[in-house]
Amino acid sequence: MSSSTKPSTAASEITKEGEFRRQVSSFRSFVEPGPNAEFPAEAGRYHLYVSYACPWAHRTLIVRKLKGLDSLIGVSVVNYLMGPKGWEFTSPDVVPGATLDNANGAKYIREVYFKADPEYSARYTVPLLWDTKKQTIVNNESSEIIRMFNTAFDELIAPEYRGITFYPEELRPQIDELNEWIYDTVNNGVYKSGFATAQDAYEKNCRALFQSLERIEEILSKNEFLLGKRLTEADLRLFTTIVRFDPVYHGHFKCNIKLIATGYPSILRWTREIYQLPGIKETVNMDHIKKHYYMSHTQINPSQVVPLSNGPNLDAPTVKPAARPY
Ligand SMILES: N[C@@H](CCC(=O)N[C@@H](CS)C(=O)NCC(=O)O)C(=O)O
Repeated sequence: MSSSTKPSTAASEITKEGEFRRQVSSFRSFVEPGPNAEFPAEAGRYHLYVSYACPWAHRTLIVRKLKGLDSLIGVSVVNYLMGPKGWEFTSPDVVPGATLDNANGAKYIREVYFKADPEYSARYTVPLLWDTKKQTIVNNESSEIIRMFNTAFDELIAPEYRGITFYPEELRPQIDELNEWIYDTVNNGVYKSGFATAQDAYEKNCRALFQSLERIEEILSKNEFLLGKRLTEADLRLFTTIVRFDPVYHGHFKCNIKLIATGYPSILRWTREIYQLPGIKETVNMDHIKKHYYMSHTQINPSQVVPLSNGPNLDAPTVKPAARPY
């Protein structure tokens, strides 16, 4: 398919049963420590492309922040509105929070994909990790980008961030297990509910989503974080979906069996705890989040009217976690 005719939005990945299927990411290399790596960790070499609206990109922004990588890895932020040509760069004077493309000077993210691979024919997604030296894409899969940020740059970061890990050896089996069902039924579950074009597909995925939320509520009613006192990758991956839940997924994606604010007190307490950790709330841009979903998916919301509520007040007092629960 040529680049002009290929579908550019996730909503176009619908099976004949009306079910949304997420495509597999294409660039899967890793930044590693040491000069002999294919993509060696170096300060200032790699550039991260994100959207504040996107829950997958949001994960990478959070780990970049919590690992003290701000000064080592630059960021460009796309406009919240995803039009027919996909994600676009816009000056912050026009859209506060957005940036121009600070690494490649592109107008659209698709140009960055074509620079790395002129034959590229899949979706033009964020997040995207760009190598400014090799002039190519390292990786466009958020779950892998956060693993790299977790360890690959440790020799280069300030001492207080070294050794911090959100994927500790002893908890890996439990983290992997949580990630698996939470990805399928919650992170991706909201999309499978919202993009369904058949009643059965919607109901099946929406029910599975709420079954998982009940299971998560049960876990968090006994534990501070998903795996106890320690904040892990599993929490961070879930947080970016939950923070969007009441203001966006409940209405826009029809995930409306319950609200987090009134239906899940432990999930709400946990969301506030994470939101109030140093550096996190700066990564949550509710203006971009709401405008993106309600204005970009015109097949779901043709009027592009954006609802008023931002969801529960996440600054409200909550349990104070240990200074650094990770
Ligand atoms: N598997 C990818 C998914 C990323 C993804 O789907 N990003 C969406 C935004 S939330 C996107 O960029 N979509 C562009 C499009 O659909 O054309 C990851 O986790 O990194």
